[in-house]
Amino acid sequence: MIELRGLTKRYGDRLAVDDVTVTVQPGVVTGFLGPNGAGKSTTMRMVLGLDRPTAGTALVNGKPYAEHRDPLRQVGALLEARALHPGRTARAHLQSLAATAGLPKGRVDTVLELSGLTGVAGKRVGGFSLGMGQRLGVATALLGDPATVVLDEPVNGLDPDGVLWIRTLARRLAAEGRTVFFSSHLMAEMAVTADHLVVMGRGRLVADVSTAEFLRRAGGDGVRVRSPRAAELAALLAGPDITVESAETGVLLVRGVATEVIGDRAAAAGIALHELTAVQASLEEAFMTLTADDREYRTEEQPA
Ligand SMILES: Nc1ncnc2c1ncn2[C@@H]1O[C@H](COP(=O)(O)OP(=O)(O)OP(=O)(O)O)[C@@H](O)[C@H]1O
Repeated sequence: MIELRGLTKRYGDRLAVDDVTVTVQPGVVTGFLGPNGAGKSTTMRMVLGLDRPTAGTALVNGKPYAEHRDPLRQVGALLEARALHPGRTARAHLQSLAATAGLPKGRVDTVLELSGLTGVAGKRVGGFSLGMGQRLGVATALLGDPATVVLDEPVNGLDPDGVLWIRTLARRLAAEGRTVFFSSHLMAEMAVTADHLVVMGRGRLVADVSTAEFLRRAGGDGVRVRSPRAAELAALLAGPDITVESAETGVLLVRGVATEVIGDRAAAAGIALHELTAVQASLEEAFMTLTADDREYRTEEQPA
């Protein structure tokens, strides 16, 4: 579990992280989302004890990172900038880390297998592609069999195969009861991988919700209706908490009424429907809607 309480980081007059309080739960995949400069990397660095908070605390599995005696067994991390010894093979790199941290030797083969690197374990990492480097970074993160896994932009540089691999792995780690916290700027990827989302904008917490709730709050869910008598149908459907928009003639986007209800009401009024489709906002749209408030500093509309 990761617990951030009033976490704040100031660089000069710049508030990189501004009073963030959030708990990242075990057993689910939590996506960490935010535009460039939102403060995601700074937050992750504080969680990993690489940066000192200006105020507040960041606890991992109940303690600050630095207070853990066996940090690699507690938290595995993939950060964006990694320095690897280019002349070493992937296996040698992992073996030396395992030896230094007193981890069982068998873990090396296990994590090579988990990250799909068994076939290239004997190759020097200097010749690795960005994607292979990412896989090795993930293998390194998992070496200590950690209860909490923090991955900063793990999808970067991965080919479609690699993206599918990281998605499956993240879900599997969560299903094993671990805390999985990963950042990405690829919102479509988040929509399919993350169960829960923590969203930051300009250093502040913008949302801490399930992915489904995030999409719903952004008002994206709706029903697209096409009918030769669209205007009549719009009048029929009007009511409190119901919005009907029409961007093109004969087509309505209705929010606040279920697909079935629209179909039944249209049928009862003898109005023909040529299309009745439930639509979901993309995560990208939802994200833009929610962070728009933040960009304008209209905090009163922030979701809890
Ligand atoms: N060491 C530092 N010194 C000064 N300012 C910093 C430092 N590290 C980060 N910042 C600033 O803090 C803010 C948050 O940066 P951070 O890297 O945490 O954002 P991010 O959400 O991870 O963005 P990105 O996706 O671009 O990495 C930015 O304005 C950045 O310029």
